Amino acid sequence: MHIRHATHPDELVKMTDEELRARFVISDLFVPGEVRAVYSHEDRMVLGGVQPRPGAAPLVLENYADLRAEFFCQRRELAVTCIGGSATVVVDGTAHALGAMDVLYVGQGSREVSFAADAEGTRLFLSSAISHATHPTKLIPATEALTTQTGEQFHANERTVRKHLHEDGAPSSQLVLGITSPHEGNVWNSMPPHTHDRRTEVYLYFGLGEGERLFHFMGTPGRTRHVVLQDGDVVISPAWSMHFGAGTSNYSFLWVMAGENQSFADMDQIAVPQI
Ligand SMILES: O=C(O)C(=O)C[C@H](O)C(=O)CO
Repeated sequence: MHIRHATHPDELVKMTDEELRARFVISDLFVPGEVRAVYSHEDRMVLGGVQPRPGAAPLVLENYADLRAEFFCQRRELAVTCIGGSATVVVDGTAHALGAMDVLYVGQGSREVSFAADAEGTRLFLSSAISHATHPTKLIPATEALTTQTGEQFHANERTVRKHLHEDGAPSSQLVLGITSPHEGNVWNSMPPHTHDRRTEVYLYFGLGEGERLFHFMGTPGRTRHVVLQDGDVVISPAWSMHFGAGTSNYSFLWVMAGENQSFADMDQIAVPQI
């Protein structure tokens, strides 16, 4: 498992583009027949990609040596999100069927987790945070996500926000997770930009066509940097960093947070002229 260290805001402006990507961007998470994972010291989140092959033996979630645990979820909770295709995820002998945009919350203490593809093009995203309490393993289908519309066409940021794991939904220790989809012809996400100093946030961009790119901005007001991302890329936003982006075509993104609280509304917005 690769390790990503935490970053002070002053470091951001001094980084080369390569250093910026090495610190914050995770590419190549989705490889056919593999489970790949990265450990971030930002709120100790583990982020992973699983691309099982239909008809092949299920892929098993490893107990990574870096965790120094008896099994992956010994001190962790896990969210498995299907971002394409369909899958069967087995947790301690119980099978859960996931379709596109469904999320399976796996509670701390779960010992065995495996992933099988039920269709071509199945991709599962893993996000995990430290948990000191056991909450029930639960499937949250896309149809049961708390869904709201936000933004406006005039600002090219009209979008649907689906919240799967949130303060008023199925309990989790830290994880807050959802999927946002800008409407066709709208490009900007997460406008107006914001920070939430109590939580790290990770975005996984998907549904971007080949040859399209996503310009993701980060940093503090007046000191921004950007990274150019493609389909399947993940970007880590430390608690101090703004996080917003624009695509060259339609896309969706999964957002997942962990940290001090689970209050989605606990954010400090930054007016566009202050960026
Ligand atoms: O487009 C949006 O707005 C979002 O989806 C915002 C994310 O949920 C987020 O960044 C929450 O902090």
